[in-house]
Amino acid sequence: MPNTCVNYEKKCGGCPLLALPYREQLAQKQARLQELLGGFAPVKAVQGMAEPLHYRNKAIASFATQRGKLVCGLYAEGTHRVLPGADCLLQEEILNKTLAAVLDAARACRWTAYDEDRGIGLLRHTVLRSSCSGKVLVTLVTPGPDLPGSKNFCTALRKKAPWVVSIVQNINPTRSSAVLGSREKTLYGPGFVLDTLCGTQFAISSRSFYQVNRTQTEVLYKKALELAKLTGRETVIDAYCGIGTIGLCAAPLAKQVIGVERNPAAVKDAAANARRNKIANARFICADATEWMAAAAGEGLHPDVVFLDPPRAGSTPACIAAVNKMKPRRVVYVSCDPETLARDVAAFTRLGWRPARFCPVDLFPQTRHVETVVLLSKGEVDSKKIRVEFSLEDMDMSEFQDGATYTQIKDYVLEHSGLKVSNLYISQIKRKCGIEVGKNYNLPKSEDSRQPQCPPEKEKAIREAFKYFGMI
Ligand SMILES: C[S@@+](CC[C@H](N)C(=O)[O-])C[C@H]1O[C@@H](n2cnc3c(N)ncnc32)[C@H](O)[C@@H]1O
Repeated sequence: MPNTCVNYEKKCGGCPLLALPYREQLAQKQARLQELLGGFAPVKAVQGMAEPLHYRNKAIASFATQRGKLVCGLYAEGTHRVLPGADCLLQEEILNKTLAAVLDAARACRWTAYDEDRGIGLLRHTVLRSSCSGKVLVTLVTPGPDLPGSKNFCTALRKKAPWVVSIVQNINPTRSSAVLGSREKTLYGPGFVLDTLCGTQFAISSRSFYQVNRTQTEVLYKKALELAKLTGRETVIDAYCGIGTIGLCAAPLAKQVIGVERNPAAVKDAAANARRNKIANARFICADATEWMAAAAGEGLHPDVVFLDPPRAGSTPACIAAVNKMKPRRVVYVSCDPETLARDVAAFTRLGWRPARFCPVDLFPQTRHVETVVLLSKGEVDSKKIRVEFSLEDMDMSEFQDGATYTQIKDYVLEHSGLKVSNLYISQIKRKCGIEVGKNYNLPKSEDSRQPQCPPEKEKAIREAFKYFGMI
């Protein structure tokens, strides 16, 4: 099917690859990923979409007056010139229909477009978000709080588009190119739309980050969760968590989840989403990810898994250093920019982390963007490169079974009781509990040599750690 789009011909700039067959788009993305990331680890084939059009669940359109009439549409690339129309090939059809209905209802109210140069007029932009069940949230952006006739607008819009479940007025008086301001008034409905991802329900409000391609986001999150290998015992950090999507999908598989996000509206949504899904083991913190991670690492927090899903600019060296200090078993990095991913993976490798294969998912067909998820861990070395001679009798093989490593047990004991325990004490208590330990591991080398014995308070703390890790 040939891709035709008025906005494409008039150059809105939103779909620069539209003229290229989808197969070639994927090949182009693959080659770029290979070039940027292939030096670190293998890059899997980009997972594409079966139907790579009309996938966007978010639309942003701007208002203008052209030939004396109110119009609405996308900006021509790099300009503030509105291309009137509601037939974008990337947006879901329901959003295109809703845009046409918003324009009709606004015209019926005799509303005018805001004129940036003269600072007069009512409407700046409209932002639409759709859910998997075809419901839509409409946000009208105005320069000031006045919106005379807003009730009539809601009635007219709902009549033309009954799938609109909420209408919000966002007030943006600034002269910046940011679409949304910080103040909002709900004109109709709850002020959000409900969507479902990986079986978890999310309320999406106008200002929260939410992935624009639902189908592929599920593919991406399933991969991220698979790489995290959660067993129900882990403490998980979801850094740059948005409205908590990754963390809340992970929560049923983990002991506890801590989400960190700097957008207060998103944090509020994340907490509400946890309540909505009856998830009690997740909490969300409004903070800069780097600052919070550095402080938490300084306080001795040792999560088992860290999800990092930063914006395009990637993470920061200080955040990566904090993750390293936290010593998680796994870091699952989700990236929407291969260049900053390559930079951050290089920073991780300098600290001794190794990426497993990169798994790209095409969340943005018809554009040059691509999402990638990668697992980073320490100590998993290529077995072909090292030859080691050892006796199994001198090793504690339970390290390789389900349970926890000596380091994890030590960290747990220190965090929960403030006591420092040695490998020797841990192995002594393991033996007492009947947990298999290498036959000679940490035993005295001769019969008359004396070994210190684990004191009772340390034994108690170690036993608690065993319980926590499900070893007894
Ligand atoms: C790519 S989004 C990921 C959101 C979420 N994980 C998801 O999949 O929907 C990046 C998020 O990081 C947030 N963010 C950007 N810079 C941040 C910072 N310095 N500290 C904390 N959060 C930040 C943004 O507000 C946004 O919600």
